[in-house]
Amino acid sequence: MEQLTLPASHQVQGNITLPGSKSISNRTLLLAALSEGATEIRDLLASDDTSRMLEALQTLGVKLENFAENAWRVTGCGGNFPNKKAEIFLGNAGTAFRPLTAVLALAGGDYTLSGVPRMHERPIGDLVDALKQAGADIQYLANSGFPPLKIAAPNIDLSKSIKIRGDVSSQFLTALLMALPLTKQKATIEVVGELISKPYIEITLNLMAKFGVNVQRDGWQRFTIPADSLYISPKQIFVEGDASSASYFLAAGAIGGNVRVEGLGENSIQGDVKFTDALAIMGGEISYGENHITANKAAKIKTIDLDCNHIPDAAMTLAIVALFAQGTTTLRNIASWRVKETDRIAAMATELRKVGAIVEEGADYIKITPPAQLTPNAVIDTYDDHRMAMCFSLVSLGGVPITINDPKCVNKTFPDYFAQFASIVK
Ligand SMILES: O=C(O)C1=C[C@@H](OP(=O)(O)O)[C@@H](O)[C@H](O)C1
Ligand SMILES: C=C(OP(=O)(O)O)C(=O)O
Repeated sequence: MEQLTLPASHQVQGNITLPGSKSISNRTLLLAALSEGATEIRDLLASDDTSRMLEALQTLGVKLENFAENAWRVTGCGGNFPNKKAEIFLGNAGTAFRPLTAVLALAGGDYTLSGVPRMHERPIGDLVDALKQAGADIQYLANSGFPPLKIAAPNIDLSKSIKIRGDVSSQFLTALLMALPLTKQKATIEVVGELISKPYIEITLNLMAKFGVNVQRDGWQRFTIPADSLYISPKQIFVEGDASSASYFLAAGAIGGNVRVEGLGENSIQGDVKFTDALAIMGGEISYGENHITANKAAKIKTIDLDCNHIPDAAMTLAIVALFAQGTTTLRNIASWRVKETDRIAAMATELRKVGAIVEEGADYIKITPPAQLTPNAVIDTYDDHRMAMCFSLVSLGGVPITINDPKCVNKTFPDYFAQFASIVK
């Protein structure tokens, strides 16, 4: 297996141009494909997750042109995909798998959707249940409630509101919202119980509005898609820098110096930009511009006790910042970590213990108490989880060398992460 050893360091300094947001890139690609006319997408993320979405759209017959670096022209087909039969492989990209399930289930055609083995362990039952209420024909090809899926043409019926659970993943509601305009009928969605990761729904609604579909909403409980909704290309769209990817560099700045990330600013539509609030509570000196954020070294890193439901991805970075505080940090309301690229609560606990931390894990929380001295030369397993690899790179800033196993797992969202990280280490 490939390994990467990062040298001990204490200081960072530099500017990082962020890769495009995964969440915005994959939503924008799909919405552009569902629109009439061509859309030019600039600053698209180039990574495994977006490659899976691009391949899927190509398989469905959507015209795609990579006309400049990270710039794509998508010629939409108004939801009427030229290819009505396809086998589609979506890797481990939740932002491709969930929305494409909903879109293909309502678009009409015969499709199978599969992914890597871990994707086949990530739940999708709540989305399938909701789509079936709308008349979708979906079968589980292996285990009930999980991919792979077989989809056939639907018999659409939106006379009743569609009930959907949102306590396992917000991507199910996102998927339903993005797909329902294809029916051209009025559709009402009711969220049953708690909805997690709410800021991702804001990204979805914001981008749908940019493509001409304005969803009416009653808080987080009820969403109505008006009859005759139609996706209209905005012609050109720019993808913001990825706020979750920014978290590693901003944390590095707070721990060891001064780092500015470019491509993301105070008016970002991504919920993970609120990571900066948590970092500021932990002592980081943060300043914002329209298209950049800077983190300066904290006088002292402080512990935090935080409900992290609104920032599930960037919250992993806080678990590493906790190693630089004195005392116990508690990250709460993170049950969704258990059904992501790996069981992230278990993985984080196991690997944090390798660097000497005392860790308590519960069903939906993690408590981290750092050691007086970080253990040097730990060898970190990454569980095919890009965020495990990126998070643990920050341990090297505590003056200890660290080895990251399978560093290329960062390809999911940030292929040149380690080169960018090396560029700020002094
Ligand atoms: O909609 C999105 O773009 C995402 C939603 C979140 O998932 P959950 O809603 O499953 O928490 C997040 O973890 C994921 O990386 C991206
Ligand atoms: C949970 C993640 O990915 P996905 O979009 O596959 O859910 C993530 O990127 O942290």
